[in-house]
Amino acid sequence: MTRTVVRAGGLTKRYGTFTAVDAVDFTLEENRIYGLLGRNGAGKTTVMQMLTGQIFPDGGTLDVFGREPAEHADVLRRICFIAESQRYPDSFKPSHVFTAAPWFFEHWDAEFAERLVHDFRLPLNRYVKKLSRGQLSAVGVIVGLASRAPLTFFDEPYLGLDAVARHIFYDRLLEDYAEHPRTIVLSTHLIDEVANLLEHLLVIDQGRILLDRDADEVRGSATTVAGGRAAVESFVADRAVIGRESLGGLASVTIDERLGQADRIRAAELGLELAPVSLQQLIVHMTGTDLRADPTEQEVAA
Ligand SMILES: Nc1ncnc2c1ncn2[C@@H]1O[C@H](COP(=O)(O)OP(=O)(O)OP(=O)(O)O)[C@@H](O)[C@H]1O
Repeated sequence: MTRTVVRAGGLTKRYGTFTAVDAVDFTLEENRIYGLLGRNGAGKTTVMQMLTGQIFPDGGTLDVFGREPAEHADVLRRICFIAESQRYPDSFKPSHVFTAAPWFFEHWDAEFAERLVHDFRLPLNRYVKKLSRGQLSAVGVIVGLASRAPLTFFDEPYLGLDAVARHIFYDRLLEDYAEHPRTIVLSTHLIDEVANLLEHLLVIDQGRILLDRDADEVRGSATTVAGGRAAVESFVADRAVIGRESLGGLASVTIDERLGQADRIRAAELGLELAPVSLQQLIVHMTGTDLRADPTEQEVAA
């Protein structure tokens, strides 16, 4: 039987008159990998900060391992949170971080950490303030993985990590998760890169949950129909349209539907092209515009 690790009901966070997280309801089950996705400012970090007891909610109920997380050491002991710009004391070197880690994480695997240091080519004895942006991110990624915390959060952990290093992260995460299942929440803008890793998706926009669904159900659930405008419009009539583009007599319309054989035959008869929609494209459609903070980021990274 799957156990619920986190239960949030009407969870709310306000900053003055601004509501950053607006009465959200969701659960996180044990031993699953969640993608917490959404545009800049959607409320992802705020949700994770409440779940990890760093800030107090202003409303709703929150239950993490059976109780409210804030100020409960027995709950916090089981959580690892790797922030986007994780900070360490200036006097620390990575070796100090990894020496201190087992004080906080009872499942810390020093051997695994050592292997990851080697994989990421991380200099152990350089002061953290002298590390490159990517090397600093590698420190956080190593702590997050080797902690083997039952509830691990990675909040955009890859800042500055090159494509090779990011793939090492994804590979090690999957390998280790297979042997040591736990609940992992990954917040990222590089959705297509992690799409195959994610088992469940939570999409948040303007403080509200837009989608809370199994990733397999979502994958391939939308289709783009392209071709002559009149034919496209006739094909998509009465279907749930989530995106529409047109140029002259041509149109490309995205529908929230997995098409069956009869639909495919009809599309072929109308001379239409059908293309599956990637997870990233789907979420871009759902949340309005491109999720990438920097449009050049993926091309540079690729
Ligand atoms: N301490 C604060 N005071 C006021 N507003 C805040 C504070 N912290 C966050 N916010 C606001 O709450 C909203 C949600 O912020 P949050 O950091 O959770 O977004 P996010 O989804 O993690 O974004 P990103 O992808 O850019 O990291 C934003 O509009 C942000 O400006």
